[in-house]
Amino acid sequence: MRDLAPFLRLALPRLPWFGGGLLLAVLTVLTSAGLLALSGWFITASALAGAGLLAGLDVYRPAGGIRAFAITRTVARYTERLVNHEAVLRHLADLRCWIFRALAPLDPATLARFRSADLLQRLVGDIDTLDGLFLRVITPTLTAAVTLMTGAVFLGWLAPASALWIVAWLSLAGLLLPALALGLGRGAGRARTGAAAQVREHAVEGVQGLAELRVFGGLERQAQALREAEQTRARAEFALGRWGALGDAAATLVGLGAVWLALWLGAGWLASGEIGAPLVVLVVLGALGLGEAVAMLPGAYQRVEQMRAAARRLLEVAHTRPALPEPPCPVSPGDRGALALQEVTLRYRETAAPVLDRVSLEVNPGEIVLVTGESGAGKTSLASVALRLVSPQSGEARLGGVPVADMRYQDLYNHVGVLTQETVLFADSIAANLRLADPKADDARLHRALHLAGLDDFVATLEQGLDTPVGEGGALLSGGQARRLALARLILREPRVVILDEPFRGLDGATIARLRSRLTPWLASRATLVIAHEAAMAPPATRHYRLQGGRIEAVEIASASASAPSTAG
Ligand SMILES: Nc1ncnc2c1ncn2[C@@H]1O[C@H](COP(=O)(O)OP(=O)(O)OP(=O)(O)O)[C@@H](O)[C@H]1O
Repeated sequence: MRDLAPFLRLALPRLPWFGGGLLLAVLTVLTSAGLLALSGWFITASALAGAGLLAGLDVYRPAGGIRAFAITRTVARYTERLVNHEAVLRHLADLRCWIFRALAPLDPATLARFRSADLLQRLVGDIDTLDGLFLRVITPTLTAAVTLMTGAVFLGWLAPASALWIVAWLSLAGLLLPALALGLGRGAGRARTGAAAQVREHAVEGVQGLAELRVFGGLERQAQALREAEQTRARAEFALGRWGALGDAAATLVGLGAVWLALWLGAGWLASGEIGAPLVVLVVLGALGLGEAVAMLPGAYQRVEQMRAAARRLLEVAHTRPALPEPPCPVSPGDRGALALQEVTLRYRETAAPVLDRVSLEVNPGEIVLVTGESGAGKTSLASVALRLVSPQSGEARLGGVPVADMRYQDLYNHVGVLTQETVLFADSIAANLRLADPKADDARLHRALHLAGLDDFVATLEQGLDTPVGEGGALLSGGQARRLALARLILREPRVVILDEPFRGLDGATIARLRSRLTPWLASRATLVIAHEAAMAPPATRHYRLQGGRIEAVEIASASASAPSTAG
């Protein structure tokens, strides 16, 4: 249970809800058993009174008791469902926030260790598996314990000899059945969790890469992998179902065993005249009722191994630490917006040649510094050092004179706006995607940002304007439009320092020319670092460097920036 302990701790804030649910569950089982036992007693006593074998039967109090048990049981059952569902839903929300908080600080390189479909499975499937920990394991176990103890006290008061035997029998079963279920469900539970993760991975990756799989003829192989994972999951599910049925059968036998035991003991008391027939029936039916508490246990423990496997997968994420953790004593960026790299040397592998070799660079407010280079020259790596996404072996990046290594990511990103090569848009409207940068921005500001990003004309043609949905990841936009929407979002944030990685990639000459003329005045008051393959694909630079073989060298500005696209916007 060590794997599950952290999840029990996470449930502590919801203890009042789970506690309430537990009390109601106990009340439900006890009133159920009470209703059964008292009804049996009453029917037997009435029959005996009718036959003249029992004198002076008070019919009002037992009838009232039966009504009270019946009503309480119904109300308790209903409210128990409400309270326990509320508890589980709140706990689920807590778990999702907890795992999300664990993921949020992870840098892209650390996150890349997990496949996205696998992460999705952990966030959704594994957490769903764990939602049953309290409802299906802890609550039934405690309910069984409390119910048996209460039953022992009550039967002990009525018929001390019966209490010992019946409760001992049920308690023994209450210990043995869960142990049996735990053992039998072990292999299948583990396999079920692993196979469920594989099914989701193959399914998600298959859908994401459908076009490529079709073109390269990999569809059948992917479908086969999905089929195999699904079969493994189905086999595990079948095994769990089989063991579950066996556990239920064993629990039913245990309940019947308790009844036979009570009957056998009762026959002895009846023969010796120790207690009368109505009480014997009460004890027998009470034993049957108490058996309900034990009957829940095999099903509960059979899924424990599945929960443990899910817990291990979630803990693996929770224990993952970012390669570059937040600094213990964070410092705010200095007021001056300058971004500087000082003698930065970066190697991704110890033995490999450095991607950046003693690179120094300064970007001051009002400057647009362009860094060009061939594909793989290290341009993005240079931006990654500035953004504290990788840690150089020597040298450092500074923002406003403060090393970025001493800053919290949030502080860094409050000052630096980045347009990365990947365009991240959410399946929401154009306005909602823009307001990520500034939730309070009015429509006029959104339109201004769209204008600067050269997207206003396009939005003007849309029937729904700013409310137009962009689709998942911006799928309803062209690549260039999606990129300019991301640029507009960056503009809306009004950062002091701007890093643009291939800002004009995928745009035609006319659009680039229009963007250059609109963006340049906006960039004039900021410190801007632009990364591009060539100067023509960037705003006009005030300084230009070229990265080659890890070294950076200045390029004559006139010859570089002059190569702007000739088409006017
Ligand atoms: N996380 C990483 N782990 C290992 N090697 C990496 C990593 N990121 C980049 N590299 C390597 O570092 C080198 C520089 O990559 P980088 O992405 O910085 O180049 P780039 O100039 O931006 O290329 P492009 O113009 O194609 O985007 C490449 O050889 C790449 O394989």
